[in-house]
Amino acid sequence: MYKSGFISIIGRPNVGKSTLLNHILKTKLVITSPTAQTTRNTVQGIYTDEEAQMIFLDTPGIHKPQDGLGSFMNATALGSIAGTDIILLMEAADERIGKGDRFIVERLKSEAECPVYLLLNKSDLLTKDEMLAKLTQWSALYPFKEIIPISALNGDNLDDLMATLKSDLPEGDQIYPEEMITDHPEQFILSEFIREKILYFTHDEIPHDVAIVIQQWEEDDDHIHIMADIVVNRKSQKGILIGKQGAMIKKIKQQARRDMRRFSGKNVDLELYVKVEKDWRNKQTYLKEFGYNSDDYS
Ligand SMILES: Nc1nc2c(ncn2[C@@H]2O[C@H](COP(=O)(O)OP(=O)(O)OP(=O)(O)O)[C@@H](O)[C@H]2O)c(=O)[nH]1
Repeated sequence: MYKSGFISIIGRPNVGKSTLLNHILKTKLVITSPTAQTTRNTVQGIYTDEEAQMIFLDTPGIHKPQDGLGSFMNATALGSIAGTDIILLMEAADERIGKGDRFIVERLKSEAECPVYLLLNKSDLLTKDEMLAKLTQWSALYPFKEIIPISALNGDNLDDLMATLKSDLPEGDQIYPEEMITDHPEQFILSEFIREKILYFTHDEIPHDVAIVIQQWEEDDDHIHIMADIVVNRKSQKGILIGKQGAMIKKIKQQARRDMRRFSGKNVDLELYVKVEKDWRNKQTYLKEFGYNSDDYS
């Protein structure tokens, strides 16, 4: 039976979250409908094999704090674990248990509605006895489903971790089929800036699932040239998008470019073309046709 579900990793900066994810994930990004923007923002990466799909979620506010402990204790941060199937609290085993840890544990006690695992990372820095002592300390703090010592750096025990997660995930189909996952997150994010400006400036007169298709992408150290099609259903929508004497498309382009420049740190040349394609949404193969297949990105 196939397993699938959402896994939240929480932990202070520097405990090794990115190292772990880099180890187990091929970094991929989900293409979601923009009406589900929040999903896009929180999906950190997806692991898919023939038995399971694990969707790892980012926990903003904990993951990238501005000021260490303060943000670690950010009251909103734990909100993002609601609705996940498994929580991984990640700690660096070589650090002592501090105030922030106790705080997070208290919040987990009152808020976690799913199994919580403790990953004691950096096991390579501890002797067996030191690790045992840590395990004892931590197990007194919270009824973790399991405490798993790992070394994200060396890959120690990660197979065990994956097997444990797999066994604990609910049964279910792939939540994100392969064609909804892209290997080119930067291209996707930049094209989302275009969509965002379209929705903003047209006051939602253009449907949320307007397709943005990157037709050409050339990039060097300080410059990106992007040619993209905006695909709409109806001629009238094309009219709205272009605007009086091209005023609307110009505004969309300028603002999208600005955001793209900020995001990428590069100069961006943006060419936008509006195309009308009736019923593209109903076409079975639309994902592929409109560049949503990762193979189509270059
Ligand atoms: N010795 C050792 N070092 C590790 C291990 N995992 C991560 N590190 C190191 O710890 C440091 C922080 O790792 P990151 O993966 O960047 O930590 P993070 O939790 O993603 O940090 P933020 O992005 O700030 O939230 C890096 O220097 C890693 O090389 C491990 O298992 N053993």
